[in-house]
Amino acid sequence: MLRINALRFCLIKSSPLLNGCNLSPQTLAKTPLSFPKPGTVIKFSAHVFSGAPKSYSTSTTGTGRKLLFRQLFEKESSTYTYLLADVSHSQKPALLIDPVDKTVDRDLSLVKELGLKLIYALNTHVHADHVTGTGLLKTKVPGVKSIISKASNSKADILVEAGDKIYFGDLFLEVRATPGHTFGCITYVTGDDSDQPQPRMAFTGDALMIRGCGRTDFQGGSSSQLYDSVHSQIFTLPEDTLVYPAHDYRGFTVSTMGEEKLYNPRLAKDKFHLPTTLQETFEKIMENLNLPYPKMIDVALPANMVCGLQDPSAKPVQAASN
Ligand SMILES: N[C@@H](CCC(=O)N[C@@H](CSS)C(=O)NCC(=O)O)C(=O)O
Repeated sequence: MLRINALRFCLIKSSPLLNGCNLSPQTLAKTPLSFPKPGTVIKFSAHVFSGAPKSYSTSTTGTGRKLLFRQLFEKESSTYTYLLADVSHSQKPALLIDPVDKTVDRDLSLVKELGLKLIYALNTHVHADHVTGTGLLKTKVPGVKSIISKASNSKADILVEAGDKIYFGDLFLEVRATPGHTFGCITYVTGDDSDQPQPRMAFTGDALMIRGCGRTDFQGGSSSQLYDSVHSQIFTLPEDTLVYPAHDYRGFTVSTMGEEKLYNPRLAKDKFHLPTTLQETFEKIMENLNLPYPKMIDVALPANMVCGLQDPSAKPVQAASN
């Protein structure tokens, strides 16, 4: 099993902590304490959340390490890109999860403005609806390494498998295999060690969406496999784990594991006591979604097999229906 620990960024202890996010007691009093939305600063020890601009967030670990977190949106494909950085580390090493080619320049401006050093560009899977920005990022930022799952059969600098850890500074993401939407889907989860940010964050790609899940009708999709992936690899995370999907089509930004286990209409507990098992019900739902194929599928699939940079010699991949 590939150990990304080997690529671990050199650890130089320093403490350039983020500041400037303090709000008045009045604003704090109006801020709900129950749910850390994007746009909150999580002060680990005191459990106080303060309202910074939307999609801005840092999370402090028990040892004072700080995760900078941003949720970014690409509106044509309704895709979320996530920027994470260890801002307690002197070099502020950063990574982007599921960047989109069209918004690479926006993402890079942000990285630059925040003084971060982009080291990884990750995909949760081979996307069918948009072209990944990972290849483009590599051409614009020398040294950036692209990452995708080995199971995706795609090209990237680093091919990861379940159990691998991706370090950026002193923080890391753990890789979980969550096939079903595609055979190579993975979920990245922030570390479970006591020195990692709490609550944990799960970047579920298209395996688990907010009150939904990825379709299973092409790219090696399988509803029984997706059911198993979600229940064994995602729903087993702590209830307060924040769920960050690759897409949302209704304006949701974040959920929690506890919430999805209760209210996800496709995957949640059977509140209606149907005569079929939960898995059978799920499979029926998925069989009957009848969604049109993504508009960009014929362009996106072959491009995304090679980090979004279309190899001129590559043959077009047909979107095989299951
Ligand atoms: N209309 C969009 C594609 C919408 C779509 O099929 N989304 C996928 C994820 S991207 S392959 C999906 O799994 N949706 C699940 C759902 O329940 O909507 C386009 O043409 O690009």
